[in-house]
Amino acid sequence: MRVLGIEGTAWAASAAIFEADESELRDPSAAASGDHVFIETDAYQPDSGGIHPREAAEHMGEAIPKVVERALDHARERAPDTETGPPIDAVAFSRGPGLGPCLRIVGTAARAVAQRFDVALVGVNHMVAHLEVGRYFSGFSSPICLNASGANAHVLGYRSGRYRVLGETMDTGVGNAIDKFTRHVGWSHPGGPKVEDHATRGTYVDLPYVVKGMDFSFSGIMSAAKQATDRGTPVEDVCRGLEETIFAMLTEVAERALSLTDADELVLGGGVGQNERLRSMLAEMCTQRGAEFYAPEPRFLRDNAGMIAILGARMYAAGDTLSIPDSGIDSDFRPDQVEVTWDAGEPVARVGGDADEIQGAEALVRFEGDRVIKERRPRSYRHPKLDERLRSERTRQEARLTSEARRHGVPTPVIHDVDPRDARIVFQRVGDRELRDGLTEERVRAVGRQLAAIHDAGFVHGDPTTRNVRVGAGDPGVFLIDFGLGYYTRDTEDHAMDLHVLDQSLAGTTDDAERLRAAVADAYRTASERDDTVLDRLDAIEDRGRYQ
Ligand SMILES: C[C@@H](O)[C@H](NC(=O)OP(=O)(O)OC[C@H]1O[C@@H](n2cnc3c(N)ncnc32)[C@H](O)[C@@H]1O)C(=O)O
Ligand SMILES: Nc1ncnc2c1ncn2[C@@H]1O[C@H](COP(=O)(O)OP(=O)(O)OP(=O)(O)O)[C@@H](O)[C@H]1O
Ligand SMILES: [Fe+2]
Repeated sequence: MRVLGIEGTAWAASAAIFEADESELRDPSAAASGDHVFIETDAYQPDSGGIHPREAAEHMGEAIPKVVERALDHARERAPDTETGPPIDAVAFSRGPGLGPCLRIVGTAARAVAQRFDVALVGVNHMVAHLEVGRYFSGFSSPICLNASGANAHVLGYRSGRYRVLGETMDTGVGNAIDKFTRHVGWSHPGGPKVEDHATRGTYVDLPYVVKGMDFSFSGIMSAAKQATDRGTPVEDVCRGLEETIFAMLTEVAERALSLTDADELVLGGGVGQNERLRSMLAEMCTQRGAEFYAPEPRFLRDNAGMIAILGARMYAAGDTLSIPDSGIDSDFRPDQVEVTWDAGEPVARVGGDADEIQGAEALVRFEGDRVIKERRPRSYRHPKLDERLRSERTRQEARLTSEARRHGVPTPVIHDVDPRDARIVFQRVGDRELRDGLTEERVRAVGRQLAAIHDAGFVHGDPTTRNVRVGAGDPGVFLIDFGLGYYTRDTEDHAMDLHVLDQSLAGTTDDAERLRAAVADAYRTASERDDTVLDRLDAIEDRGRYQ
């Protein structure tokens, strides 16, 4: 089978030919290597500033027909002499997300080629293509996927028919954040490679580090970076601080997602994935926790039609094609809207119950009778200064808020001893399993009430996932643990984010998420002193299309 892929969501006017037989489609090791994917790309380079949608669309209009013809020439060369039919079996195109004017040109081109050869048309989600290309070449069965691209940043995991968003940026994509900073210092687009180059000569400087559960945001760190250069901090040092901070955040959320889902495979996708420092941090984190890591070669990381052709071929083989009237583009196409029709592996099966020792997202937890010793071990992927700061701050905060929550009637472990320097807490053992291994409606209702109680008391948990709730016998036998990411706030957005983190973790750990999410909201509404403002904000957060 030979499939033409067309990509053109923003800057890359790209066409590719992917050729594979049935066995190679399922098992890339049967294929020689990525060498058999032919990719032809014509990049749009803005004269000044960032990507202008109109200019980018003009570029697509000129470049797409040319790259498509070159790819078709390649397909004709590959066709055996005996072949008389069309040189391709299907046309796959990037349907979204991306810039509307660019996507429309890609869609029109794809429809025209499909009609010209009378072959099938396949609409591919660009973000899913970014992660599936890594999954394809790695041969991993159930990986966690980190997408680090220009307009996006998110961590995904597959569960019952869809990729679930376990965490994502609350403001801009990671590459766009970097590019905004480089525009501020007067560098041409794209800024990512320039930051990478300057960072190698810089000394680390501290910048704000923002992780909420598995979500994160870049706006604070970007303003701080701009201010630092305005004040005269050498730009090399700011670049180094930026890389160390932003990539540590992405690595941390990837590790949290591995921990929550018990997965032991990670794949990387997206243009920012070309950064060596990011790749080395992810590789080191995976080695440290005994997981496997795979990053595709750079030509499959940045926007390219190869990834569209590869996923398009697998969708085509599964019969997942579009009729021309149904083939409209979708500039806000989210990865969790895609119904996965091709083989996307199975979630990891878990055996519940406690072992003597548990490796959490970042701490090692040991049980000694009715006591628990929790140690935040150093993370060698992080810059030592950042590592020390995070471990001691979080240990202090965890001890403080765990006790404060108890004072407000929320069951939490009694603290016996705290040592922020060694990042160690000794506290009471509570429950006999994690909520993810004992999910019931009654228990998630209790969590909804407990979150309402701490919010009314003026703070958030910061990471209320199904791992950070312990359950056991008794009434209601539900305990909140792990307040390390908590902080004092009465801001509606912060309170709603707590509920959003819980929602995302339910979607990532159970097939019954919808019913349980409704139960949380209902219990929260009844218990909260506030009216519906927090729940309204939660709806707004979950509706936000974060493609800027
Ligand atoms: C929707 C689609 O159009 C968009 N595509 C996109 O953003 O292009 P992509 O090729 O995945 O990523 C480009 C980004 O990747 C950054 N980048 C490239 N090389 C880099 C490097 N060495 N270090 C850091 N960032 C890098 C660039 O600065 C730019 O922001 C997306 O996937 O979000
Ligand atoms: N007090 C406790 N009683 C019983 N089990 C606990 C207790 N504290 C932790 N655990 C168990 O250990 C697991 C990991 O602990 P925890 O979530 O605190 O670590 P972590 O995720 O690495 O934390 P952080 O990301 O804040 O460093 C929990 O999911 C829970 O099952
Ligand atoms: Fe992309």
